[in-house]
Amino acid sequence: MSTTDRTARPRLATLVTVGVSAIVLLTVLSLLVLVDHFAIDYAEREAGQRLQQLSWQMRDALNRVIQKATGDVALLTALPQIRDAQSPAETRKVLESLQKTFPDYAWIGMANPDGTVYAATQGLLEGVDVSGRDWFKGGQDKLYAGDFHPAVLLGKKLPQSSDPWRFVDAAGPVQRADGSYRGVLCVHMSWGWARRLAHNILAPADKQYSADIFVVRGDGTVVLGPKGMEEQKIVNSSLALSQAGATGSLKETWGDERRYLTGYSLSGQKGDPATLSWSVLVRQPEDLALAGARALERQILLLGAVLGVVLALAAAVVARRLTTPLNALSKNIEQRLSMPANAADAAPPELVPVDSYHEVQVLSRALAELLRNEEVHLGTLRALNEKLETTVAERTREIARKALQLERALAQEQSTQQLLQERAAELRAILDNAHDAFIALDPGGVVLDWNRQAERLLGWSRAEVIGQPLGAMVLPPLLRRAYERDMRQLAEAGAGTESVLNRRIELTLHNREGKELSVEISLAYVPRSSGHLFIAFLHDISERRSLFASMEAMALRDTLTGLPNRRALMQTLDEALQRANRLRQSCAVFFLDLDRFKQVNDRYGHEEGDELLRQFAERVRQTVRKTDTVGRLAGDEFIVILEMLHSDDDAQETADKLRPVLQQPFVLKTATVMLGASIGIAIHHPDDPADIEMLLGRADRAMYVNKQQGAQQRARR
Ligand SMILES: Nc1nc2c(ncn2[C@@H]2O[C@H](COP(=O)(O)OP(=O)(O)OP(=O)(O)O)[C@@H](O)[C@H]2O)c(=O)[nH]1
Repeated sequence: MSTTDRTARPRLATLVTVGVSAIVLLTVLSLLVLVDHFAIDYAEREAGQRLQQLSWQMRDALNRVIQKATGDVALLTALPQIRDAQSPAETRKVLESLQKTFPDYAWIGMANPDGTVYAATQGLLEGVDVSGRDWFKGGQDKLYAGDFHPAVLLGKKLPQSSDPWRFVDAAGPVQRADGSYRGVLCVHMSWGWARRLAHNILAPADKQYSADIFVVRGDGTVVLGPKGMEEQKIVNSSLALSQAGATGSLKETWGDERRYLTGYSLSGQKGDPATLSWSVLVRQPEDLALAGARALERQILLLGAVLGVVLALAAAVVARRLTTPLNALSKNIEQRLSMPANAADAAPPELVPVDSYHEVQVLSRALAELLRNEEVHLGTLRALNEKLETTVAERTREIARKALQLERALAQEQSTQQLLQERAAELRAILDNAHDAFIALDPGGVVLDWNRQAERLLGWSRAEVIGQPLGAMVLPPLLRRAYERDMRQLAEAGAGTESVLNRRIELTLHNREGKELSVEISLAYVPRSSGHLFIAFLHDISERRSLFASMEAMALRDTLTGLPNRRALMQTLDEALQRANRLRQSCAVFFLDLDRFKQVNDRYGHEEGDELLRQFAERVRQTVRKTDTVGRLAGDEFIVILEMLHSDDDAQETADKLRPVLQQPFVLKTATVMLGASIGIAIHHPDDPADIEMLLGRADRAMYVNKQQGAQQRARR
C-alpha cells in the first residue's frame, strides 16, 4: 500500500468526530420528528378542545338569554294588568317596571289583535300598525323568538348610539282571563348583551389565545364577530357542520387565507320557535394555537445543535487522545518498512514500545513480537526460496533435457509412423495383387479385411463383407457348426494350437452364387494388443482337383480298351473278397487269355491286334452282367470278377456263355479273324483266406490247363 493510499483514507479522529456528530444529529432529528408527531398533535387536540368548550360556553349563554327573554314574555302575559288591561297607561307601567330589571330590553310593547300597538314602554310606537312584523305573526299562537334584525321603526325613536340598533325579539300571545285572544306581547332586546357575553367569555384567556367568537345566523350571516366581519356572510366547514347539528373542532382555512383551529356548536332547539338556532364558532390562528409546541421544537433544535458541537469537540479530543499512540506505533512500523531490502542481512532495530493506555501497550508488544517472528520466518523463507530456486533450476535443466529426448522420440515416432504407413500401403498392394484370396478375421470369425482376389474368388465386394461373419456366408451348413467350434478353440488357445494353424487345409466353400469351390486354406494367428487376428489365404484348387481326379481315373483305366487295368482290378478284387466274406456269398474270378493272338499281330500288324483286343473286351463286357467287373490284366489277358454267386455252377454257366461268344469272328479293318479264348475259373468261398494273389494264381493255372487241353484238341483235329 502506498503512502498516497494511506493518507487518502479518513483518519480515526475524523471518523469518531463525524460519527458522534452524526449520532447527535440523528438523535435531534428523531426528537424533532417525535415532537412534530406527538407534541404538535397533542397541542392541536388540546387547543381544539379548548375552543370547543368556549363555543359551548357561548352557546349556553345565548340559550340562557333567549330563554330568559321568552320566560319574561310568558311571565308578563300571565299578569292581570296585561291580560285584562283597562288602559294603556296601566299596561305601560307594568312594561316599564320590567324594562328597569333588564336594561337590554330596549322596547316592550303589547299589540291589539288587529296589529296596532296598544301600550309600549315610553309610549313608543303606540297606535302604530305592526301587524306585518314577524314577531306579531309568530307570537299570535305561542312563544316566539325573533332572529337578529336591524331596527325598522324604533331606530329613529330610540336614543342614538355609536352602533346602529340591532334587536332580537321575544313574543307571545296574550289571552284574557276568559281565554279570549287579547293581542301579542313583544320584547325587543338590543344586541349589546350578546357582545358583553362574548367579551366575558373570552376575556380571561384573550391575551393567551387571541380567539374570536362568531355567532352566525342560519343564512350564514355573522351576527356577532370581530369588527368588520359582522353582518357579512361566511362559508366554511365548521359552519356547515354546526348547522347540521354537530359539535367539535377542526382545522380549516378562513376567508383571510389563514389557517385556524375552530370549535363549533349550535344554539337553540330545532323546531322550537321559542329558541334561536345560531352557529357558535370560536376560532384561533393555528400558529398561535401551536405556539407552545413550536417553541419546544425550536428549543430542542437549539439544544441539539449545542449538544452536537460540544460532543463533536469532546469526540475530537478523545479521538486525538486515542490515535496519538497509534500514530506513534504506525510511525515506528513505517520506519521499519522503509528500510531498504538489501539491509535484510543486518539485524533490524527492535520496535520501540509505545507507553500509553492498556490496549495500545498490548498492541505494541504484540506487534513487536510479530515483527520478531516475521524476521525469523523471513530468514526461513529466504533459505527456502534459495533452495527452491536451486531445485527449480535443476528441474528446468532436467525438463529441457527430457523435452529434447521427447522431441527426438517424436521425430523417430513420426518417421516410424511414416514407415508403417508405407509398409501398410505396400502390404495392401501386395494383398490386393496376391494370387491368393486374403481374409482377416477377428476371434469371433467376423471379417476385418478382404482383398481383391477374395472379391473375385467368392463374389462379395470388400465393403459388403467387412463386419459380417464369414462362416455363415461361405461355409456349407453342415460345416458351419464345426467351423464355429474350431474358431472358438482357436481363439481360446491362440497361437498355442497347432491343429489347423500354419497348415494347408483343403475345404469346399460356397461362393456368392452358391457354387461350390475347392480351396486350399492356410490359416495363421496374429496376436495383437488391440484384439487378436486370424488371417487366411485361400487358393482355388478346383482345377487341380479335377486334373488330379482325371489322372487318378486314368491310372486305373486300361488306355486301349477303357477297362479297369491291373491296379484297379486288384483294388476291386480285394473289395469283392471283403464283401464276399462279410455277406457270406461266394465270388469267382475268370482268367481269360486269347488263343494264338500273337499270330494276328504278326500277320495283320499291331494296330489290327489292338482293334481285336478292343472288340474282345467289348464282347466280354456285353456278355456278363453289369454288376460283374471286366478288366484287362495285361497283353491279351483279361479278368472277370463275378460276385454274389448262389453256387459254383453260376460261374461255370457264365463261362459256358462266354466261350461261344468269343469264338465268333472279329471283323478287323484288313481281315476277319476267328480266335478263341481260354478261361480259367477260381472260386472264393466265404471262409477262404482273402488272398487275391493266390486266387488269381489258381485262376491262371486253371486257364493254363484249359489252354493246353484246347491246343491238344486242335492238334488232334
Ligand atoms: N497288338 C498287340 N499285341 C500285344 C499287346 N500286348 C501284347 N501283345 C502281343 O500279344 C502276344 C501274346 O503272346 P502269346 O500269349 O505267347 O501269344 P499266343 O499267340 O496267344 O499264344 P498262346 O496264348 O499260347 O495261344 C505277344 O506277341 C505280344 O507281343 C498289345 O497291346 N497289342
